[in-house]
Amino acid sequence: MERYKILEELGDGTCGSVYKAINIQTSEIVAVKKMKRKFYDWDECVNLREVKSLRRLNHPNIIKLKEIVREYNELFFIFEYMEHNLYQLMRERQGPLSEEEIRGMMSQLLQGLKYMHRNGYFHRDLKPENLLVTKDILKIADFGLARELSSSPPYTDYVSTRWYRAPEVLLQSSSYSPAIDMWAVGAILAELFTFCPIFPGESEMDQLYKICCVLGRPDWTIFPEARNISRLLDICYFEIMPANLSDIVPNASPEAIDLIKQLCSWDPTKRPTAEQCLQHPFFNVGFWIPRSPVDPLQLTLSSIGSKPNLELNLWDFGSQTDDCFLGLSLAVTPSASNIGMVHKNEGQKEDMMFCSGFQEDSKQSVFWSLFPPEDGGLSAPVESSLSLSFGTIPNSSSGVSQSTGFGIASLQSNMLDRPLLAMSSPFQQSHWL
Ligand SMILES: Nc1ncnc2c1ncn2[C@@H]1O[C@H](COP(=O)(O)OP(=O)(O)OP(=O)(O)O)[C@@H](O)[C@H]1O
Repeated sequence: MERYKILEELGDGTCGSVYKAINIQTSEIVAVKKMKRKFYDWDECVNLREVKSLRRLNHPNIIKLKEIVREYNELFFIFEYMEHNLYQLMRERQGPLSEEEIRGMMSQLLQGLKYMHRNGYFHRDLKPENLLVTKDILKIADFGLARELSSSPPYTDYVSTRWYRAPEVLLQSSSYSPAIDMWAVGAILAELFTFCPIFPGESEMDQLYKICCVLGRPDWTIFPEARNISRLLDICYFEIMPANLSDIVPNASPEAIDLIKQLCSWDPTKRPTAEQCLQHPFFNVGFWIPRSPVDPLQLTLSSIGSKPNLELNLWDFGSQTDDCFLGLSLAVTPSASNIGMVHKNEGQKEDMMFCSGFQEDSKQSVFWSLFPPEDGGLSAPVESSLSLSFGTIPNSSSGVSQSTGFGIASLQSNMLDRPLLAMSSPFQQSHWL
């Protein structure tokens, strides 16, 4: 790691701290993610979800993992550097984004997702903080929760940010699909117009309530395998007057409203795929004049809300090493990434080498270059390091659970002044936390 000079901290997430750094040899600016847990051998490193998925995904709208370094049992991911995340961008903007700008970002997000889903992965934690932006380029980041589609359900080890969590996940459906990413895309699309999260739930139960307030009562039969269907049955629907989406997102065109409606469908099978979204009329409309432009001042003043808590339930833990780590790190090191913020390709050959001799030597510096030197990777040999390189990957296309388990909630105490939609929930938070 002596080849990199740390310049500043960019974020402190659940799994690692991210720093802006410069490669002293090439002067390239990179983002270094230092993992919080120790790694005592390479097997552990290469089995990480983030490594497994990012190694196989090479797309202009997916963040590039350039290199992996293990030094003194610490693991560093070297990523291409991006200037902002989408949350910061919304926070720092003086006025609303134009529909043209939103279209540009959404189209890139959908192209990245289309490629990811086609290649057999789903992200599972899409949120504005995980979408990185430099100028008008958007890339999907943070593959710590990514899953292979071929992996078999039940997917019970899921910890994601509540506001963007699909109903089938809130209801603990034993199996779910890439449609959970499409739900998050719908929620992010709405937020890009208003700079307010559309479903700002304060607990899992409140999250379902807030969804009902916008979408109305669901058809229970959509979730035959849901373990927590009682959460829906407990809601007093006569108190709910489903909202008109164009009142909630007043500055969106009818095409945008229609796309949000389709993406945020209760029924996962009714949500369009990323590929289908890109064919939606929203991406074919020209200039749109908002019906009632959003007043940025009003947005900023509307309210101060807390960031969604990462909730951790016993059922969130899986049997894999990294799952257990994720849980433990959440418990002892709550994410503080936003403190201070206001608001296979099949059959592909991989030339991976495992060097057992190095596994026990915690002092060795081992790096693993994922891209050839001409692609910004390493160009010079590094002393006392072992380089593990892969062949280039061609771009193939451009509350508590209802169980008796413990619920650890409110791990994040950081406050954002991210404006919230004013919807009151009849549920006492304390009842559910
Ligand atoms: N390549 C990058 N370029 C610039 N900033 C980045 C990059 N990668 C991550 N960041 C910043 O660091 C933050 C945390 O990164 P990341 O989400 O990968 O960490 P994490 O530990 O998995 O976080 P989380 O708690 O969200 O799961 C991001 O929200 C972003 O602001």
